[in-house]
Amino acid sequence: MPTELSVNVNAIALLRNRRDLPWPSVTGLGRIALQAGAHGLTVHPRPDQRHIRFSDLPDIRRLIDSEFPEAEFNIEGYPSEAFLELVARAAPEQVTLVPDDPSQPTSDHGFDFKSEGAWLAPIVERLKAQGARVSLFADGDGDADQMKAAAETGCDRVELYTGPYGGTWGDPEAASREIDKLGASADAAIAHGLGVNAGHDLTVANLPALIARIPSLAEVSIGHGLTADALEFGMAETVIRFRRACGQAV
Ligand SMILES: CC(=O)[C@@H](O)[C@H](O)COP(=O)(O)O
Ligand SMILES: NCC(=O)COP(=O)(O)O
Repeated sequence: MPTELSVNVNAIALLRNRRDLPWPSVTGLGRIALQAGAHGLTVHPRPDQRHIRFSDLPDIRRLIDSEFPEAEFNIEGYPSEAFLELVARAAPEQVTLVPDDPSQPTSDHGFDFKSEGAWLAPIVERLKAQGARVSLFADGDGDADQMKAAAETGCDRVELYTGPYGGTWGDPEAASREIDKLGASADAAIAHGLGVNAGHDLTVANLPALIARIPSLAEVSIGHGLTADALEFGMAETVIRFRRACGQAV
């Protein structure tokens, strides 16, 4: 199975939020992304709603249910009680838990499963009981013990944090070192029965080498680089370019 693409619409919401106006439209561009063959849409609501607003979630749910019933809604975020209630209302196909502090500008690390696994396990169970696939944000630092501890939470997948890899652009040797670590983490996750997703600062340029090292990579969620390309090439053409970079026959 080729790697699936979930389009993160946070950056579109960020542009919209510059004005008290409804454009660019999160659901409008989400529709174009899904029409161009994206597998799903991702949002990462933060407590201050500076990107995605809580009111966007029912709109995206409705878009998928009414026009793209095969598509998946992936909601990412820190598992506060408020977040978990938001998720219960939006009924996403996948929930990705991320250890973000509200003051963080963006996500910059995965969970420490060895110390946090015990409190994550009942949350994973609660989300799975609602019918969601559960993925946990994880450092791709090659630490196999972390992947064992992640599997012990009962989650279905881990999402490897690819920010350090994305940050190596223009430095192929550094990129290759990051790929080695991400690959070792993915191998360990798979050995413990987990599916593997990846995300953060992925681009058309850096996806192919990642997927060559992790051919069973299930899904990538991409927002920042994809939105930058959409400004240049348009959303439909950009999704096609990213799908090709994922190894999909387009
Ligand atoms: C978990 C992850 O890497 C993404 O969800 C990223 O945090 C996007 O969120 P922002 O667009 O708010 O930076
Ligand atoms: N889970 C990662 C994500 O959704 C998008 O991250 P980015 O491409 O905006 O860095």
